[in-house]
Amino acid sequence: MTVIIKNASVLNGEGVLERKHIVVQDGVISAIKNDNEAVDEAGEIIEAEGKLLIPGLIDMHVHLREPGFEHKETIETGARSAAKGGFTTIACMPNTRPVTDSPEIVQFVKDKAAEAGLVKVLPYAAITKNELGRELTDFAALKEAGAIGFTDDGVGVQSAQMMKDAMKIAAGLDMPVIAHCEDNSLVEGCAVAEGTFAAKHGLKGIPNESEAIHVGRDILLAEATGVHYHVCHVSTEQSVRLIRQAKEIGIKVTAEVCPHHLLLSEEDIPGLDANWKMNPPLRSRRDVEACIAGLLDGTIDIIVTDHAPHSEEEKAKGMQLAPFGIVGFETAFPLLYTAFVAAGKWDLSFLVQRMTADPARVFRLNTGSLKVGAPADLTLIDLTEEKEVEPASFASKGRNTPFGGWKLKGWPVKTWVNGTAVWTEE
Ligand SMILES: NC(=O)N[C@@H](CC(=O)O)C(=O)O
Ligand SMILES: [Zn+2]
Ligand SMILES: [Zn+2]
Repeated sequence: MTVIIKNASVLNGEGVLERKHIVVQDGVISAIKNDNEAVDEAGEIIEAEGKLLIPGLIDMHVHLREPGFEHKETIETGARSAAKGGFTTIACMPNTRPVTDSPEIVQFVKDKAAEAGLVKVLPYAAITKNELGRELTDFAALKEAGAIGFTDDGVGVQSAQMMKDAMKIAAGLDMPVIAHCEDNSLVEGCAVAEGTFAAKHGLKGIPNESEAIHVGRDILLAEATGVHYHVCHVSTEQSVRLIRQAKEIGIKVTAEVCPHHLLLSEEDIPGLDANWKMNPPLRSRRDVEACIAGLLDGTIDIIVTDHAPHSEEEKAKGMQLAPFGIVGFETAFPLLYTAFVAAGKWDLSFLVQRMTADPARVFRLNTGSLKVGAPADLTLIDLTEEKEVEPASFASKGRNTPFGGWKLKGWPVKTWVNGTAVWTEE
């Protein structure tokens, strides 16, 4: 099976766009030719004139909800939403029901992903049984079953001793620990961050320290244990500062940030609408600027969506009672392209790297680059047509986004995984 993608715009090593023909054979990139070179191979021709071709996007933090919460999303609907958003590899969080805390559930996730046959789905397993923070899971057995790292995402591991024990075992297995950083004692009953919105509506606010206290604690534990420690959804200036300092002295810490924490602050929340409720919450403008600076200087390594679908009924419960989380797959690239690249603030290659090569480097994946011999995980993007975000037409079951109606450019039009098209925009 041969696919030839002709006249695509491809970023070269210097971040400059060049016209290339990409030949894909048996799921692998077999040749990258200059536009004046002849393509002798026979196969399916895709005319990509004027479109950007990049390595498939990688999202290392997503919630697919299956098993247990299929009314919010299934592995199949989540994988389709990812493909539509230009993602070819996604790593799913274990806060399902049952929690992914046994080899059987890891296997279940892998089987469902294979059945869907869309994007590559990499399962994380829980640090503690049922994510209750009381008893560690069997890391060796979970690794053996195919888990790629350990995390209790959705909640913070409250006990420092438990986290240290987890890190020691993970380090011995050469596996990363991925942390949702949140001190429960500081956030009880809170739905939004401390700030002008909380004050205006008489709400108790989530303080920045609730995140940064765990970041600081865990950096010290990572130093003591030598584990690869990865910080989830960084959202505060203090967390960025702590991670920057830790990296400077050689501690093995990496970090991620979500598009909404780069684009929105608590001042932007229009009213008591739970589509603006997520964890961590939207913080101050100062925090947003610190996250952007952290991403630019490499303190924050990668961009993730934290795709967190919930049903409309659940989100209709209002700001105080609705669950935390927003969907992310189908808006991530166009949002960041429009707000940062088209606006002239970031190079296109910088955005693409933070969503492809950098996650591949941090998590040692064999994808994320456009080179001969690499798996043909590819995304074709239309950089010119402007379209509105329409939650009603998402492939995800989730419609919970604060970005509905935003006019964006940079929409993915076709996605291939191992050379097979898994999404084509009609
Ligand atoms: N981010 C969220 O607001 N929600 C996530 C949990 C999490 O990522 O902590 C979810 O599972 O819904
Ligand atoms: Zn989390
Ligand atoms: Zn999450």
